Amino acid sequence: MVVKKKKTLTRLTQGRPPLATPSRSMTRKASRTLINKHHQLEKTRTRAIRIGDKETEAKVTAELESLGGLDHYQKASLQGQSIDRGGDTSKVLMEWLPLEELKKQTQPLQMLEVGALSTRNACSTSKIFNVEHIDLNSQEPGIQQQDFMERPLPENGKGPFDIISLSLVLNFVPDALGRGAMLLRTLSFLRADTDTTITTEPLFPCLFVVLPRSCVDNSRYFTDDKFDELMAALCYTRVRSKKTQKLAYSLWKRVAGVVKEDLTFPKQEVNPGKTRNNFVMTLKGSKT
Ligand SMILES: C[S@@+](CC[C@H](N)C(=O)[O-])C[C@H]1O[C@@H](n2cnc3c(N)ncnc32)[C@H](O)[C@@H]1O
Repeated sequence: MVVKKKKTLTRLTQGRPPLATPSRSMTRKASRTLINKHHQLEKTRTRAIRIGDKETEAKVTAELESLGGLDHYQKASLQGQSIDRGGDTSKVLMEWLPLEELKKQTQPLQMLEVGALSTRNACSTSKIFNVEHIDLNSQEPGIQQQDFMERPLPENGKGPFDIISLSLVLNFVPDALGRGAMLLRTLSFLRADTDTTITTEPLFPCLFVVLPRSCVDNSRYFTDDKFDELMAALCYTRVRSKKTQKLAYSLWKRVAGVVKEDLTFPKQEVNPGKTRNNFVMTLKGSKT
């Protein structure tokens, strides 16, 4: 019998068990392609459901499943968020807030993060906020699996939150009315007192929104002005804004006022052009 000579290990990593080897992450291009494909299929499925086209609905549902469903989509989104790709959008919110003032608060501010993929982003680890994380499909024990649109409304109409985060969530919602309804629904969960003196500059209660920049800069139906108009109708005013190459960040303070019951915000072409997209958010009545 030939006895094999034992190889001398020259590097520390050679002696580590297989689990210590980092798994290859999805490339930037692969994760972007998967995210775009997922959005496109969700839109087709929503349209099929609306018109009662069962055949297309079943076909698209099967295709979404073959892509790995929501879970795989979230893993691709997490790749985009990873620190080495500079993707934690909550860092921008932290830059905007008067942190020194907020640190002096005796109680942490209450935050609801809708569409949370991780409990370790900049806001969650800042100790300034007490964050409740929710998502349609929880990726961690600290994230409650919940559809924001089904979340029970607070009793006596008083929301507990100082701030709600909708980072890259509205563009995930496949139809325009659904996006508008989501924005409208945030009002029910924010604190109703609009004149809080938490910070010298009144910022709370507020809503943090992140959208792909193309939603406001390259849509036939939606622009920053349209966004301001829609939010004003919902008693929100823009207090911060920032754009990067890919993303549009905004912070909206809830202001005093009553949202009209018959409020509508229709789809209107404002930027015709063949190369533009169809992103829009609309409203039809103000019942949540
Ligand atoms: C593109 S990921 C964004 C994740 C993260 N917020 C970020 O900024 O990278 C969108 C997430 O929103 C979640 N989502 C969409 N609609 C939702 C709803 N109605 N309720 C809760 N989560 C929702 C999806 O499940 C998905 O995980």
